[in-house]
Amino acid sequence: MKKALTIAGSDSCGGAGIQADLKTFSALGVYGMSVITAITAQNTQGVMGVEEISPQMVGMQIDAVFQDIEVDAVKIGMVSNREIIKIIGDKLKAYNVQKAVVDTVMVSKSGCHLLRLEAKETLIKQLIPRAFLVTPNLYEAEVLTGKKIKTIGDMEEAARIIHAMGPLHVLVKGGHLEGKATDVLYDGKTFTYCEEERIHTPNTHGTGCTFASAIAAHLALGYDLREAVQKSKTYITMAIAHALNIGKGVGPTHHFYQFYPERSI
Ligand SMILES: Nc1ncnc2c1ncn2[C@@H]1O[C@H](COP(=O)(O)OP(=O)(O)OP(=O)(O)O)[C@@H](O)[C@H]1O
Ligand SMILES: Cc1ncc(CO)c(N)n1
Repeated sequence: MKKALTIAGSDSCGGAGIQADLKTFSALGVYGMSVITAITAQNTQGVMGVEEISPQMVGMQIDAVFQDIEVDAVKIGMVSNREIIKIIGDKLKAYNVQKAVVDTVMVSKSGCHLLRLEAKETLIKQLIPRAFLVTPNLYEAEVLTGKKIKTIGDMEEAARIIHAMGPLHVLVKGGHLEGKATDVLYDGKTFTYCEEERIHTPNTHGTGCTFASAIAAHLALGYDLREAVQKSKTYITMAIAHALNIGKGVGPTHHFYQFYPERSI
């Protein structure tokens, strides 16, 4: 069985973070492992508290996994602060991780900062250059590039600037743009566009985490990046279409593995 590791924050309501990642891995038939960077007290209405794990403990969790088990792909989500980013960057190098999907989580849908403001530069210098793929949403791409994004052309420009920071590939997600849900993938030469109809639902908690971990799962299964992104786009679109009306706020994506045709057991 293929094995994927998520390095991310815990979401107590189960819609985003570590919990969304592990559900996605399972739904796609990949064995999931986790390194927790921070614990959030969170529900569909907001984030009530954040407690960061010490960088030493983050490093120990990563060592515990890599020194025992082969890891086919890694997904990185909430990284919270400079010291945690630094240790993750060092470990990716030490274990020569080739397939790392870095989701540049910054702010929750409810507006809570999941990355300290002063950590942006460390993210750019220590983590983004080690990524196989970086998956910023529109807001994150704006913060990383310092440019406003309003059109597909702006997304392409942002992808170029982020690619120059050193990752192998960049996927700028258009979930927050008007019209169709179009994401722009860039490999340094060519742009590929992933487009699906926008689903009109208030329940989009965990969309970014679900998408990035689906890509990591497909990479673990051996798909090349373009196939992994296309298949994950189908997965996230169905997960949003079937999103659950749970809680009083923004409900979570649904991991409907029973409908996924290629699930390997
Ligand atoms: N309403 C929607 N209908 C269809 N697809 C959507 C919708 N919202 C987001 N997507 C798609 O979901 C994927 C995740 O993108 P999104 O921009 O929502 O990530 P995100 O903002 O990082 O999520 P999060 O807030 O969980 O961090 C992308 O492929 C995007 O195009
Ligand atoms: C722990 C966690 N990671 C990522 C997100 C996505 O915004 C969230 N809401 N919570």
